[in-house]
Amino acid sequence: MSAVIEIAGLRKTFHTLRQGRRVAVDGFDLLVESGQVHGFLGPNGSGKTTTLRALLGLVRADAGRMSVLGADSPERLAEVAGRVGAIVESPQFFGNFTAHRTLRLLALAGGVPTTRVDEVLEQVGLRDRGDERVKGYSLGMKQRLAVASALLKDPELLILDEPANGLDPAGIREMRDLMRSLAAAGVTVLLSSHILAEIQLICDHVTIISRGRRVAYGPVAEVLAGFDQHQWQVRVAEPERAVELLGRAGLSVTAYPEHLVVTGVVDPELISRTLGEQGLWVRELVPLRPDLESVFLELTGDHPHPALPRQVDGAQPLDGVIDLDVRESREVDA
Ligand SMILES: Nc1ncnc2c1ncn2[C@@H]1O[C@H](COP(=O)(O)OP(=O)(O)OP(=O)(O)O)[C@@H](O)[C@H]1O
Repeated sequence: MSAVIEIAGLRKTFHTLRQGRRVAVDGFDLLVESGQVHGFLGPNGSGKTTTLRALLGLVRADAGRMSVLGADSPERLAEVAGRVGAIVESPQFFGNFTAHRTLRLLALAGGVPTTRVDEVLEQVGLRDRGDERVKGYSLGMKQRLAVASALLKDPELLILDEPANGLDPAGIREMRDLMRSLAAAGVTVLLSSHILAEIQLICDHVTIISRGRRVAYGPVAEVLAGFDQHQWQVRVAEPERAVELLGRAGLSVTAYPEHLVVTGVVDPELISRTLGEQGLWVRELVPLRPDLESVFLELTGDHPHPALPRQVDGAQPLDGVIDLDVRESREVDA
């Protein structure tokens, strides 16, 4: 596999009058290889957007080396810009234009054949709705239109900042299916998110950033396996006796009101045998696998309120579109 994005030792400090010096990215490394759907995960303010902006030449880095499709960034970014689609800030569409017209204008502005418009509408599942005005679109449809605009030039690499932000579960599923179909078509995808479940659903690889530094990376399954404590949830009729028996057998047990948790056991037979030999029959024996949320919390020290959805912190408003050669413009709802 070849490297599609390489970042080594990226640093960026902002200086503002009100807040003084703020280190946004602090020696960050990232490697995205061809064919990956790579999640870039971190809490709000951890440096994701700054990293992507630096990579795309939208903000100047203080230090570090970066390359995109083998070209040093930002110096030689222009050479590969035609092969990269990126969505980094708010989508800016004319509400009164249809999706079809919007994409046609973007295609003409970018020197892309307008025959691509129907193809990308098809790719993002908007073919049947392409003649409707954008202002009537749902958030998920607007997100997909944004992705469609980044796909116009048939990129090899797609960079998306929080593409599923604010979407409902159905919207997230649609986004996941879209990412998977893009990956199957050979597009490498880097997408940032602060929503753990989203990354776990959509991505095959992940890099976790906390306070501007990489704290974990690799295939999602491997990152999770690295945190597997081999825990088992056990239910029995006499939990107190079970705690005693398991403890006597040298196992580490924690009692909860509804169940026990045994830690550090690779083969669950040990648990059922230890209890069964003393006439205590196991009613339930379930592996407790780590999910990205627990790994993430351990690595970043962020603790969401238990009543809140499975994300690190509150969702932000919709992020939007900057294509490498689509300039920033204001949304006009004429
Ligand atoms: N233009 C700027 N001027 C001053 N500080 C900035 C600027 N851009 C980002 N920062 C600061 O840098 C840090 C990293 O911000 P960044 O937007 O990169 O984080 P993020 O991980 O993308 O967060 P989010 O998930 O909220 O988008 C934050 O403390 C932020 O306040």
